[in-house]
Parts: sequence; structure tokens; C-alpha cells
Amino acid sequence: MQSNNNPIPVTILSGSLGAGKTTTLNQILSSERELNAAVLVNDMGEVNVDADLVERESDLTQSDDEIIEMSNGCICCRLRGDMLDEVGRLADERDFEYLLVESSGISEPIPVAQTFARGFEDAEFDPTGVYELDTMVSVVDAHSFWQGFDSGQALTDDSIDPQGNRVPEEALMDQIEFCDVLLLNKCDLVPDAELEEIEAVLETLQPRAKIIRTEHGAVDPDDVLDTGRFDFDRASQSAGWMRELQEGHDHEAAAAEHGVTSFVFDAGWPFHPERIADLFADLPDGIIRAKGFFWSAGREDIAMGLDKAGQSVRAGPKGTWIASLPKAQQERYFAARPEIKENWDEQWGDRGTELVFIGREFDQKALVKQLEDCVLSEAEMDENWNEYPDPFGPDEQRELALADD
Ligand SMILES: Nc1nc2c(ncn2[C@@H]2O[C@H](COP(=O)(O)OP(=O)(O)OP(=O)(O)O)[C@@H](O)[C@H]2O)c(=O)[nH]1
Repeated sequence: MQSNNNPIPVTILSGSLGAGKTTTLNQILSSERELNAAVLVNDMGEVNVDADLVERESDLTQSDDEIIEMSNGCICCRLRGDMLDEVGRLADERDFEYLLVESSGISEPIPVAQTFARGFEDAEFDPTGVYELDTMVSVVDAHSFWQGFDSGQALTDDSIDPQGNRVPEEALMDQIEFCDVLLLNKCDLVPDAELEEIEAVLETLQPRAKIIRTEHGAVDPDDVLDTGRFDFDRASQSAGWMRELQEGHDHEAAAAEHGVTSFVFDAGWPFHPERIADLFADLPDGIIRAKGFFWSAGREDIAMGLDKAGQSVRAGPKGTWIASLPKAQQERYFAARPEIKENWDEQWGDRGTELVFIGREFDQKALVKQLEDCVLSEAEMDENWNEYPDPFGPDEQRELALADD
């Protein structure tokens, strides 16, 4: 029985399809720690076995605790409101002390966390004060991560995208970049030396998280329950690429451990659209993550964004250059964020490029040279940029499926 009115702590498990979320959940539920938990499992409907598995393997069935299964949709988007209604109903009964949530393999962790931390407008139930998000856990499949990484293939076995619009590697990157605890699971399938390299990559992608190696999900429950580690603002700012951007352009990454390095490329002149699109589609295999914005010649109104996660690369319109806004609106930006003024170019304003690259065993000098070659030459600066063919199209950050062409 929930004996008081303290908020019910919540631990959310994310991770790619087959990474070991259910196995981990069962380990937690069957551990010696007495846990009176309710469990919410979101299985997207692609494999309807999870709730059965949890019920079959855990003590929950015996103790008659509640397992809620939510299929045919993802709790990070379509089922956000439904999820809150369900946990609202559970909270009314108040016969459990801890809520465990297993999100689907392609769930984005941020909206799921937001739903618990801040509520959701379409739901009747307001979780604030009733639930308290305690720990965001991401389970990474060490074996498929390593295989993909080493061979330049996808970083997850999960080639299923039930909604047709989520690339599993992007979800994996979100899960790595937004969490408090990273469980590196299936360590039995990867040699120790390689585990160290994977850890070095994960630490670079996500410097804040506690990384724990597991086999068959055998985690100490104290590492994932009642940790008090979750902090929405810190979690949203903890991705390695963000830190890299914030630490400035001249920042040299700490001595590369296991060949993992990162750098920021910036430029005040625009890229040639075709040259940069070709390069983005053919970045070195070792680049596991790239993120930031860039200026593509001919797009003087629109800031373009780059988002590479594993082998998936998206690039396209992302926002508006402040320099293209009416003066009065610009002034409001300057007042709110004086630092914009500091990097303001007399002629081009805030237009420019700032891209973070994170990778392992790639030739940084060669890549910087390639990027520089994509920047317009002096002669090109005088050309009519609107005559350049534009490979990026109107859609926001579409997938660049150019790599294999
Ligand atoms: N060798 C090995 N196999 C594991 C480990 N952890 C889980 N497995 C196996 O991997 C498979 C997938 O594990 P699950 O726990 O179902 O993974 P999941 O993340 O819940 O998968 P979905 O819910 O389908 O996304 C199962 O066959 C597990 O027995 C591990 O550490 N080592």
C-alpha cells in the first residue's frame, strides 16, 4: 500500500527492439529487493509477446500486481494521453509503490519523460505531484552496437519501423543522449577490449549518464530505482554534441580515448549545396554522430540542420536566420540573447555553419579539408547562388538517401 501521499517514483526503460528491456525488467522484478511495483509495457504491436513474457517470468503474476500493456501505438506520440489516463487510474487505486515503464524500441525518450514530468494537455490526468520521474534508463545492445559500428552498418538490429517514419538509429541516439543510466547489455557477447571502446563512444555521446555493463539484464536494482538522478533540464542538455558546441570552437576534445574524438567545424561563408550534400551522404564510417546547423548558398532565409545518427543522415531546413527577419524582430532577439550580437557578421549576420562531429578512428584533418572544400570559393562568392541546383528540398531535415547511390 502506498502509505502516504508522497509522489510515486517512476523508472522508464528505453532501448532498441531486442536490446534486453524485458529481460532487465524481469531481473528487477525478481530481485531480492522487495518491490511493490506496477508495470506499464508499450510494445507497439509489432511483437505482442512482451506483456506475456513479463507476466510469465516475473513474480508479478503471483503477487497479483498490475501489468498494463499498451499496444498499437507509441507512448511517445499517439498513446501519450492514453498512457496518462492509465497511470491516473492506477494512481487512484494506489496499491503499489513504484511505477516501471518499458517503452517501445522506437520511443523517443524526451516526450515520454515530459509526459511524466510535466503532464500532457490532451489527458485528463495531471501526473505532477502524483508521480515523480526518478530515473531514465536506456538499454543498449552492446553486440549489435559494436557490430554495426565496426562494419559501418546500422547500429541496431532493429530494421522495423512500424510507423514508417522513425529510423531506429535515431531513436537509439535519442535514448543514449537523454538518460540517467545507460545499461550496456549483452556484454557476454562482446570481448572486453571492445566493450571498453563502446564505453568510450557512449561516454562521448553522453557524458552525464552512469554506464553499467550487464549480462542478461542483471542490474543491481539500486542502480535504477530510487536513484533520484532524473533532472529534466540537465538531461536535455547532456548530449555530448551540445556540450561540444557550448565549449566553443577552439575546444580540443580531451585526449582521444580508444580513438574516439569530436570536433566542431565552423565557417562564415556558405557551403555549395551540391558539394556539401554529397559529403554528408558520404561521411567517413567512423563518424557515429553529427549535429548542428549550416548555411547552404541560395538559402539565405533558412538555416539548414544536419542530424546524423549511426548510418542515418538527415539534412534540410531547420529554422530561420535571424538576419533574414525584420529589424524590430531582430532587436528582440538581441535583447533576449546578447551573445547573438557577439558573433554577428556585418554583412551576413548570424548566417554561417556550426557542426559537431563525433566519431572513432576517422581522419579529422582530411574531413576538415573536405568540409573546407565545400565552402564557396572567393570566385563563387560573387556568383548567383540561386542558380545552383539545391538537393535539399523543402521538407524539414529529410533523410539523405544518397549514400549508396
Ligand atoms: N546473450 C544475451 N542475450 C540476451 C541478453 N539480454 C537479453 N538477451 C536475449 O535477447 C532477446 C531480446 O531480449 P528482450 O529482453 O526481449 O529485449 P527487449 O528489449 O525487451 O525487446 P523488445 O521488447 O522486443 O523491444 C531475448 O531472447 C533475450 O533472452 C544478454 O545480456 N545476453
